[in-house]
Amino acid sequence: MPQLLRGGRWRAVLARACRAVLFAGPRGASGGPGCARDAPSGAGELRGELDRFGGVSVRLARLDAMHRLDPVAFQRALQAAIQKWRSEGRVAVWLHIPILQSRFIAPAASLGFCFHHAESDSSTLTLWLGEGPSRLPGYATHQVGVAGAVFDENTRKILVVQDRNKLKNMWKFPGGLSEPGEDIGDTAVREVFEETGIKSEFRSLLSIRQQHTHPGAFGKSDMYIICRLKPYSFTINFCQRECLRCEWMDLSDLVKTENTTPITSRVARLLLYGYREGFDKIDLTMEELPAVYTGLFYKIYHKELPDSYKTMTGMD
Ligand SMILES: NC(=O)C1=CN([C@@H]2O[C@H](COP(=O)(O)OP(=O)(O)OC[C@H]3O[C@@H](n4cnc5c(N)ncnc54)[C@H](O)[C@@H]3O)[C@@H](O)[C@H]2O)C=CC1
Ligand SMILES: [Mg+2]
Repeated sequence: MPQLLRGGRWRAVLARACRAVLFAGPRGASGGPGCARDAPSGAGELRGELDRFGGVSVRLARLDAMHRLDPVAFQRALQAAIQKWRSEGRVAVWLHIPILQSRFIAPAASLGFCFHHAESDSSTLTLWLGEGPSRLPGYATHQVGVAGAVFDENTRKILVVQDRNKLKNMWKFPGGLSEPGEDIGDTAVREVFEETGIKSEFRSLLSIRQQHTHPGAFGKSDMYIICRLKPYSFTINFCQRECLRCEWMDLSDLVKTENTTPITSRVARLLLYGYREGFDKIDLTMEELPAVYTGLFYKIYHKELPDSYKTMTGMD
């Protein structure tokens, strides 16, 4: 994140970096990606940084004056700053408040700010200043759960559990919630090991379920992804805290049983089809590719593409 610069120093930096964009008029901040991001903006104590969409970001943790301000003085300063940002044509304000400065949340809310999101140590509030309804993107909309369908092709057995703390005891695949920054396949392998003691490796992605207003996702949407895993250990040592039962079950028995969830039954049938006709019929395999803008890498999942198609240059 850019450092906040004060007084003449930031002017000098900006003049050097992107004079044409910043001083082109009130909406100059939208002139180019990254160009105006370092620019301070705001009145008095509440200096912020411009973003490439023409919004202002104020991080209270970086402002020395904050610990001297009481909520009433903060509200006055924020009101003055909003007036200035409006006159400059700013489209939005992002207010980042450390948890220990939460006394500033109510004054900001009384000026029209709403919660955008909260992390463990801070909250972020927004105020839309542009024309019409807010165009600010919302925060996270889904939680991601991942299960592992661990299938042993030699014995035709599949690993199933019954969860503790459920209203009905039904057979399902072991799995759980993905952690921040965790790859889907890694979640499946980790959760299978934590819940059953079975070691496995990722083979493919089999299905995605999307369900809205999910009670287990605090009313948000839920993505439940099932992966095909190959086991390389076979002795069950299941977690008593999370599971009631765990066993290797004949895949055809899982297909037939009524004591399972509809999604488990459907994926059991998919696995049986893949086992009989070839897993390439059901597998979405994973490959890592470079991201164009960030230089980072990502994982892409799709049906196998022949090498000749991966490298072809034109439509032959
Ligand atoms: N159709 C199916 O076969 C099922 C699919 N799912 C999907 O699996 C994913 C989540 O998997 P889970 O095994 O539930 O996650 P998980 O394996 O990460 O377990 C969640 C843990 O959090 C604990 N927990 C949850 N809420 C709690 C609370 N309010 N207070 C205290 N402890 C709490 C649970 O006891 C459990 O230990 C979701 O995507 C869900 O939709 C879950 C159950 C059945
Ligand atoms: Mg679980």
